[in-house]
Amino acid sequence: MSREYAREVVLKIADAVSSGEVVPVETAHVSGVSFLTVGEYGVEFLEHLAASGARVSVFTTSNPAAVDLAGVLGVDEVVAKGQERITKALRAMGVNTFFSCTPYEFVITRQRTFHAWAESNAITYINTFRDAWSDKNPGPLALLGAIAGFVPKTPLYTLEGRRPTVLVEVEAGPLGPLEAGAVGALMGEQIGSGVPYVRGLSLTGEGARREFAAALSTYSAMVFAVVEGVTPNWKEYLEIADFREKIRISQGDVAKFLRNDETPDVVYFGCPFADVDSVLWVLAEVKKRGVPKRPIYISTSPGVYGILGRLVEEAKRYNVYIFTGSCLVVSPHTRKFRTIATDSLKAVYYIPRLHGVGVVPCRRERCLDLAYA
Ligand SMILES: C[C@@](O)(CCOP(=O)(O)O)CC(=O)O
Repeated sequence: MSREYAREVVLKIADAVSSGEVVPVETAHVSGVSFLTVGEYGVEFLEHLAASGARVSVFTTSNPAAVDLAGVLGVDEVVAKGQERITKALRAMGVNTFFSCTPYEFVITRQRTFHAWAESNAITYINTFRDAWSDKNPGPLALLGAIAGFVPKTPLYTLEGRRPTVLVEVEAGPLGPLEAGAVGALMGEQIGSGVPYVRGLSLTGEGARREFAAALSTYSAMVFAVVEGVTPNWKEYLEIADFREKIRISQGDVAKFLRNDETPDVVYFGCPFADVDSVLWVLAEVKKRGVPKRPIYISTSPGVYGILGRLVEEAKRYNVYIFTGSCLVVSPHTRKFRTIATDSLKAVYYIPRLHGVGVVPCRRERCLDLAYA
């Protein structure tokens, strides 16, 4: 019955957006599962679906929640209760409740397989760095798609829809996480829509890859870029490219995103969730420099959190709080701060909008300095 409901809704949407065509998916990733972003009506929607017997038919993961899995972030009773109801409804439907914005860490997403994902940074990551195919499905559609087993066949599920249309030449780099985010954001702002083909993009490592993907899709509707020499099948994409526009991004443009005008009361890394290397870098620095004056918060995936083991406890002694399952974008805990220094341009975009809290975008090293300032 409820599977039928999901199928009918997805088919109706497909009538409107893809001439009725749908595509079967291997996995799904649902966003909008934090009580902060969906509120009471969102909870009721999920509970209604779960109570009607709806169950996902493909492996489905969920985005960060309002509360972290070990209680590092404090939230009030209403949020805690609301989040509990969301978790219960998701579990009843068979959704994995790891609450991670980097499901690509443990879902392999092979080249040219189809996925119904809803979190833009993760979609951009798998499209760009794996050539696995997902469009940006709104949170409820990704869930209904997970239940139905298919989603509308929108352009990014076709080779034609992935044809590069804008040539981007990057004359800056190698780019660390903040600069990689700045290039992604500038591309997003300047192009708006279309498929970029990026030449000259040199990223320093995994943290930079994550920030590039996250910023591109936060500052635009784009969730795919072909990176020359990096994206699998990039040569094929170059062959079919139809460039109608060309833009250049220089070191000077990147500097636009750097500001040092305010002293933060906290430093935040991990939007998208930090990889092991990034966490180990922070821990090595604080061990060298001693306990920072201001706390450092790091959100990471349940997988990385588990791997860190006893380091999580040790970090607390250095005023470093590592947590998982939530982040400072979707947790109301963020409102306890006045100004947050971060190397994430996605956090820089959302934190003032969702929480009215100030942000200082800084390079990773500078953010750390600010913790001691
Ligand atoms: C806060 C949130 O809406 C951030 C925006 O996500 P996205 O970059 O539009 O996928 C995510 C969520 O609610 O799960």
